Amino acid sequence: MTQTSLYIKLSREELLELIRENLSQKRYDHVLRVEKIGLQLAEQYGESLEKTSIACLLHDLKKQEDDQTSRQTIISENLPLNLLDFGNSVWHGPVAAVYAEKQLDVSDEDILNAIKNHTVGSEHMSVLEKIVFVADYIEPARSFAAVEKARKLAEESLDAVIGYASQQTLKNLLESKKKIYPQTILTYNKYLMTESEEI
Ligand SMILES: Nc1ncnc2c1ncn2[C@@H]1O[C@H](COP(=O)(O)OP(=O)(O)O)[C@@H](O)[C@H]1O
Repeated sequence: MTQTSLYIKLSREELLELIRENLSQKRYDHVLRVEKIGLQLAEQYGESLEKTSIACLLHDLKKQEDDQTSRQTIISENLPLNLLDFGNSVWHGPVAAVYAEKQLDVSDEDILNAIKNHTVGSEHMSVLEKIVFVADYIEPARSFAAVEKARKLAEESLDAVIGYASQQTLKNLLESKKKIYPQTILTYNKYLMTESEEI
């Protein structure tokens, strides 16, 4: 990414500085790993490297914002009010997308949707949205039980990873008796594949 980017006015250094100011070192390192895997997926699946880089770098920008500030954004920007029934893990994507659009003048809808939907997916995901979702799920420091299968699936099909990841997320939320933000169910219904379809 250069200073003449079509998609964002910040140079890469300025963007990294912004992320560093907003996130802990641990979360910052996660973001860089997501970008690295995202770029590999973009090569593999024919997506713009520049758009992938920007979306991956911004995806978690609001992950450590205080809840009150995020709540105010949800209300003032007319985001779906059912987000308020959940917490930062569900709303940090939509809140970061608003920030990217309003404060960083990112106008590319694909980049904004990839940031917005990276946790819960959606029924109609673009290749870029799929890449950010999958890169976040399989980045190398992830160590949960399902990640190996997800990495294997990513070699063949982003859709298969999204179906599988949504299934795992729903299973985990049910088992831990947590509320489910309904968009994950829509994503699951859309991208669910049988075992034989997966590979
Ligand atoms: N539909 C949902 N409803 C409620 N919580 C969800 C939903 N989807 C994901 N989560 C929660 O969000 C978290 C994962 O969000 P993610 O953006 O991947 O964060 P991280 O990068 O920190 O893992 C998990 O704690 C998961 O349980």
